Amino acid sequence: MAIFSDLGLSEEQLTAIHELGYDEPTPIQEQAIPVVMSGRDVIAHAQTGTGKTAAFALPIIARIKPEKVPQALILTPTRELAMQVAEAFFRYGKHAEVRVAPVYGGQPIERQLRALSRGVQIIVGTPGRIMDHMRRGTLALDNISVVVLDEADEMLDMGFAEDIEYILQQTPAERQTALFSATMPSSVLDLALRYTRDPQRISVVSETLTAPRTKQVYYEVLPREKLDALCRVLDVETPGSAMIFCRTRAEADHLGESLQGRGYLAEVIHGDLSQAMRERVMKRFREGQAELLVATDVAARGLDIADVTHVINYDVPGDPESYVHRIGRTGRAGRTGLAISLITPRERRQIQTIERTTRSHIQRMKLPSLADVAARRREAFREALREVLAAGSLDPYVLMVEEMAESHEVTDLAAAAFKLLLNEAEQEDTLVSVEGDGAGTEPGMTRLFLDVGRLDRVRPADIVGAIANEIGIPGRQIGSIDIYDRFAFVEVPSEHAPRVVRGLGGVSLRGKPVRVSFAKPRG
Ligand SMILES: Nc1ncnc2c1ncn2[C@@H]1O[C@H](COP(=O)(O)OP(=O)(O)OP(=O)(O)O)[C@@H](O)[C@H]1O
Ligand SMILES: [Mg+2]
Repeated sequence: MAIFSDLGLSEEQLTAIHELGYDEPTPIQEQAIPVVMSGRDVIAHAQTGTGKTAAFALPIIARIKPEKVPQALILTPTRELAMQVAEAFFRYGKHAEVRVAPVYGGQPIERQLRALSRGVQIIVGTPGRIMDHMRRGTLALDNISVVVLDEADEMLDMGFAEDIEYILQQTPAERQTALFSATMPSSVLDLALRYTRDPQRISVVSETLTAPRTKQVYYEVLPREKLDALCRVLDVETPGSAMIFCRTRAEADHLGESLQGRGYLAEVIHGDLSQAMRERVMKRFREGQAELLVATDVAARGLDIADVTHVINYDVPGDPESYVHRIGRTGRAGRTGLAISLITPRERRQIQTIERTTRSHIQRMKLPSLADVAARRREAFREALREVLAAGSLDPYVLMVEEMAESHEVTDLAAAAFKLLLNEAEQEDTLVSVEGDGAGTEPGMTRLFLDVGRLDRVRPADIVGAIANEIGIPGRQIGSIDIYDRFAFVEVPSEHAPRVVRGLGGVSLRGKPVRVSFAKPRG
């Protein structure tokens, strides 16, 4: 087992590490710290959440010379990550007294100018703002001895490649270059080799590209059912802190509003927001004032937020790398996590591609029914009740109970109080999810699977009636109907199946509106 004191770090640094509660170096730290310390170029690759920041920050701090000139330059793809990495340098360099300045867009340039003019040794920033300062002559890179590209594959990809090239050209040719990421697709590796000299390749090999203690699941839903499906999953999972990723800024805004409208503590972050807003949102989420962070991929890379228990892909990411980084926001530093993807039936192929590339298994799950949601709420209610009982101070209420117990049974009283508090009225509507499985059906018929929720009162005749009268499929064309508990199987002519599926959303069963949760009719 490796220990930090074997890695050539200073006493001050070992103290800082100890204070942070790090017992031993992670594998990437063990391998990369000596190499970065030696001054050799590095291309390093290790899973999300395994401490890559310290793997480059500690040896860089150890090598900083006393002169107050920029000696190390760390480039990150987003402002939030620049801030976070700058803070990490502060923490790891706490007792070494190195001077670090974050330099990123959106922040008043004057503040950064003041920081730079006071003399800094380590600059952490986004390429755009770094270039601004270079052009203004407020940031000279001629004493830079090491450049780190955090999230290197992203930085060398289309969006940033030109800027990186420009910045690197302004640094001394004999500088050290270190590239770190959890992903390094071969297309980018070629480019990486162009910017490094005889680099040491470090790859902490593991079975999967994704964090090992993050369980991965997916639900198949229709696009228009996504919001309901998401809410149902959230209600069953009750995450304390979750990140929900969307493809576009507009989608993130829209979803954020919908979730807020339904009473969730949700915040939104994406690149269209003002910098002040971005910082406020991140602060609220980091401090736990917001439970859900709805985000675009701007928040997918590098962010280290303690206790994110769930990552939800509201849209399947375009490429496997993006998936790896998104779900890497949970299950960090040895913790467990759950990654949930909502996919439409046409996106099944994308899930398979992701599974193949990341060498991990993504398990298909059945969407929780309203009954599951209700059961979860009741469980949470019981827990809360036990806490109240344990906390005591119930005297005024005991008096109330005693008074009412003169005319009612105590059990009835408690039951009535539960009913009032659980307020389950809205849970009473019927959920119908539809799935054509085709198995065991007559030729030309599609079997639909309905989850009629808690409505054990529903009879075959109700279903025939609804389909015949409200959707207009003649009753005689409807095949067999079987009801088991809260599930029903209904056979309809395949040609009408899509219409029935669509139509079920508008019908009522026993006077209760039906909500269709997902549909997959065959044929
Ligand atoms: N040796 C260590 N022991 C315990 N915890 C550590 C150690 N090194 C780092 N950590 C913690 O692990 C967490 C993840 O670290 P970091 O953000 O550097 O991961 P990363 O590998 O850069 O992940 P990503 O690929 O997502 O950017 C941080 O909260 C950090 O404080
Ligand atoms: Mg990182």
